[in-house]
Amino acid sequence: MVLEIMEPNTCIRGCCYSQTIPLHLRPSSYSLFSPIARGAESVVYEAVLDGKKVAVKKPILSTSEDLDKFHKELQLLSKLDHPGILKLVAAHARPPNYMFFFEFYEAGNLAQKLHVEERSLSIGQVIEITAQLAKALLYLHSLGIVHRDVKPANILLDENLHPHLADFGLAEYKKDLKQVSILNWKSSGKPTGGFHKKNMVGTLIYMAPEVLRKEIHTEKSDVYSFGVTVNELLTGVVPYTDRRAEAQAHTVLEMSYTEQRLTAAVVSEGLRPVLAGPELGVPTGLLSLIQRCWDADPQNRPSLSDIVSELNVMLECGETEGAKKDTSVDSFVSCGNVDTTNSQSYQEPMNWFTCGQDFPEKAYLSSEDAPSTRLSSNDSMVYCPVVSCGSFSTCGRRETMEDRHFMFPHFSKENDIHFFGILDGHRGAAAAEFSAGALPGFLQTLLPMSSPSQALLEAFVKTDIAFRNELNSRRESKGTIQKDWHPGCTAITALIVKNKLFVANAGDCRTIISRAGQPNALSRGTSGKLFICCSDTTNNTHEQQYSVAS
Ligand SMILES: Nc1ncnc2c1ncn2[C@@H]1O[C@H](COP(=O)(O)OP(=O)(O)OP(=O)(O)O)[C@@H](O)[C@H]1O
Ligand SMILES: [Mn+2]
Repeated sequence: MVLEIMEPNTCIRGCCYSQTIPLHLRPSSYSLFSPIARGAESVVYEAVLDGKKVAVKKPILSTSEDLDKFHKELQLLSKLDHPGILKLVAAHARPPNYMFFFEFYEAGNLAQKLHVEERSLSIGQVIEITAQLAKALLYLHSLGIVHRDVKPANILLDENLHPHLADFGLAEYKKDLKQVSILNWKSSGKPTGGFHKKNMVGTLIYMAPEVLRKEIHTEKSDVYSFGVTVNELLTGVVPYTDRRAEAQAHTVLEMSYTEQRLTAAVVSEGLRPVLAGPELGVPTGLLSLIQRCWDADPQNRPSLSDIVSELNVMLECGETEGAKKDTSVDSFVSCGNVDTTNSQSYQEPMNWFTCGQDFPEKAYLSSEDAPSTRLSSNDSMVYCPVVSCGSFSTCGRRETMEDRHFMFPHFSKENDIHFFGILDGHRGAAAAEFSAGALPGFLQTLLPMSSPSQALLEAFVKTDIAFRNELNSRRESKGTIQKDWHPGCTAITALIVKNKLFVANAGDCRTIISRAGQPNALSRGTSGKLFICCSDTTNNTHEQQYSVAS
């Protein structure tokens, strides 16, 4: 693509200049389409520039500091030219529009691949990606630039699975870092290195102890984040969500007190993510490299040139056997054609919802044949509420939505039965999605045979067992799931049968009913217990608690 350069090719201020990349564009040369990502500080759009598909990053500019930041990022980006770094093809640096135009990387970012599409990488793929990423970082460091936000979400993949390091929003010249750090502390009272980003959780877990201690970032802090990232690529597990002892890190990571606790543990107790296990077949050299990268003492961490040499040796020794095949376009981008016999390649993304829906049918009757429920039988004197329902969901500060819900007014085609549920996914959406598919089906088959509370109890237990079985059989036979991946969810449901409301929950969630504007807790959050409560229109409530066999 040869883009027309309009002289003088500078930004509005004259501080950014390039000989090869246009810094202002005619409005007719580009069109922006739908947003592909909304960050705290920018929106990224799919777009077309001179007939070619590109990604446009439009920073949210609300203060003059944001504008300064745009110019700084543009100066930096227009100097970078490396195959492992996201390529800037143009910019528009004049009012009213400030935008970066990047080459479009079809396969999205690595965090999406691992945690949204829930695909696993082969060891060969990880080493290949890691080696290219290391070269990109070595290039940056040799220019005196520290990236300061290395993490899977900032690594974009093209259709050949080649990584391109992105997001230079925090990058700085090493020589300026001291000053930047002082200024940031003065202006915000907050340390540098991602703390000021609104979605700081995503970044916090990649931060080196010295950065958490508010010391100055160095190249070795990038090495630390690189180590955490490589381990995540191998395990497929978000750092620290795998530590069971970290009491439900999923939930608590979103609360500031645990950010502090995690910070303290990383800094003073040497807490690190769980290292990829040798059972995954990871070469010991790579495991040792990761551990040296995340050493508490920056001086003990290898430099990027050492890392590149070590990875080159691994590549030459054929540690990536089979990787060439794995990195074909088919095995990754066009999911429909994945060879699922090769457990090491990217797998077809799983549809846990339909998988869950299949279960009750396999185990019981088909839903079509389900007999009508006993409870719907006549009692025309009973008051039956008219139910209206709606839902709203937002994923908050997480990068992806892990929660699911379902709404079945007139459940099973019965006028006076309604069933609703919310599932809060942990370590991915798989369990929540599966349960949203399975739970209503199980309940439908159980309701005609037992009381509503008994049916709810059994539907919960059966869903739990079905998910475990499915996970285990996929682990064992199809090899599509990593051994140390333990997805889960909490669940809360409300079943209305005529004039009675039955609520059930498992895990740390509970139902609250509003009666004449007054909140009344119906169920209690419990762990390892299933809590069922029945409440009728006379204000009577009856509670039952069951231990679940896990
Ligand atoms: N060139 C590109 N091709 C394809 N997708 C892209 C491209 N650039 C960005 N994206 C998508 O947009 C997301 C956000 O981009 P980037 O990290 O640069 O923005 P950001 O505003 O810094 O986001 P955040 O604050 O969430 O880190 C990326 O993770 C990726 O999914
Ligand atoms: Mn980013």
